[in-house]
Amino acid sequence: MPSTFELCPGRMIGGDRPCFVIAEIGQNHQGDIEIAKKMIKMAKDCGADCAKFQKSELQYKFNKRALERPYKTKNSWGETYGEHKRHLEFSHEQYRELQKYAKEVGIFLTASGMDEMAIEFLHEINVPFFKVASADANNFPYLEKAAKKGRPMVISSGMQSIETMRQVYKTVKEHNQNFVILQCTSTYPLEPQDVNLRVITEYQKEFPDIPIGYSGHESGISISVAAVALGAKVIERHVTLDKTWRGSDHAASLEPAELAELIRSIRLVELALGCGLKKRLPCEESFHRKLGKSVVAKVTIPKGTVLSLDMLAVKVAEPIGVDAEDIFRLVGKSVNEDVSEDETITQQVVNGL
Ligand SMILES: CC(=O)N[C@H](C=O)[C@@H](O)[C@H](O)[C@H](O)COP(=O)(O)O
Ligand SMILES: C=C(OP(=O)(O)O)C(=O)O
Repeated sequence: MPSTFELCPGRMIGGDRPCFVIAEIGQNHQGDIEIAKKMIKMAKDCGADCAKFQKSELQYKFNKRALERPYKTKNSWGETYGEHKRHLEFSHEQYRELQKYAKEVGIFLTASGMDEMAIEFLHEINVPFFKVASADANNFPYLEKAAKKGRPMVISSGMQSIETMRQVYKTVKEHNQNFVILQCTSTYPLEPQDVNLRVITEYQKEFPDIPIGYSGHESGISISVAAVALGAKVIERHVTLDKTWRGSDHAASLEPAELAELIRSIRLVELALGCGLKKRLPCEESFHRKLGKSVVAKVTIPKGTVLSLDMLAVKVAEPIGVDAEDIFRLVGKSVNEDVSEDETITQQVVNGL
């Protein structure tokens, strides 16, 4: 049985609990803490469960040459990748401020620890759970270290193979029972043919005792809603205040109206998924009375006749009589009064029904 567990204080996930929606602010705050706060508030107003950032300790995430790499693109905030990333990185103090703000607003806040030192910091500030970005899913020393901290984990799986993900499951499970694996394809924007939602079903079979989710980088909301229909218990989507802003992730992010619509749609689909037990529901009764079919006499049937199938027809009838599905049970039974052609066969006129 897939487990349910408390991902954030008071918020269970998995099983039939509502899908947990992570609004991934990432680095779409442009390096500006006031924009970051607006985005936290926006995530809350749209109904998201959690606002998420990306925390790096840059000298631990990148080697020197990666930081010195020239980064001259339309999305760049500096001459080198290091300058660009430094512009987008909030300090420890700023994280504490954002955390305080999220608490005031009433939304959970966490971040992906993009390296082992970032995990240390996030642990120190007591985030509710660790998000593991796809790029760290195959970083086993990191995974072990994070898993041993004892916080729930949400682990993304972009760029990885099923063999790697089996190893991820084994490694984390050894130290930590409370984790989720997300199907993810790491490209921006993600084209539908590369989404591979069926991996969700594969993960459910491979890892039946943990909740499975989806981290999407596609445009629009339909695919993420479909992921929920397939059983995703956590959905993560990038969010932005403006898709046209400078930055690699804005174009594939959801603006506020889309995020709100995504969450509305998820809640609708969850309601519509129901419990799977097939039976006639109270809401169908009046339609069944109007449109449901009964058994009627195909010919005039005199009292005492033993019924055979060729005497019977199925119609929408007034009054309602024997249910269409019971027609075969009538065969071989006799009627205790005359029934005219086209009249309903009611239970009362059939002996021994
Ligand atoms: C794989 C991964 O980490 N992806 C992240 C999460 O989805 C992204 O937000 C990247 O941080 C972002 O696209 C990087 O953009 P740039 O390189 O312009 O800073
Ligand atoms: C890159 C991240 O996530 P994902 O791999 O799910 O896109 C992240 O959480 O920072």
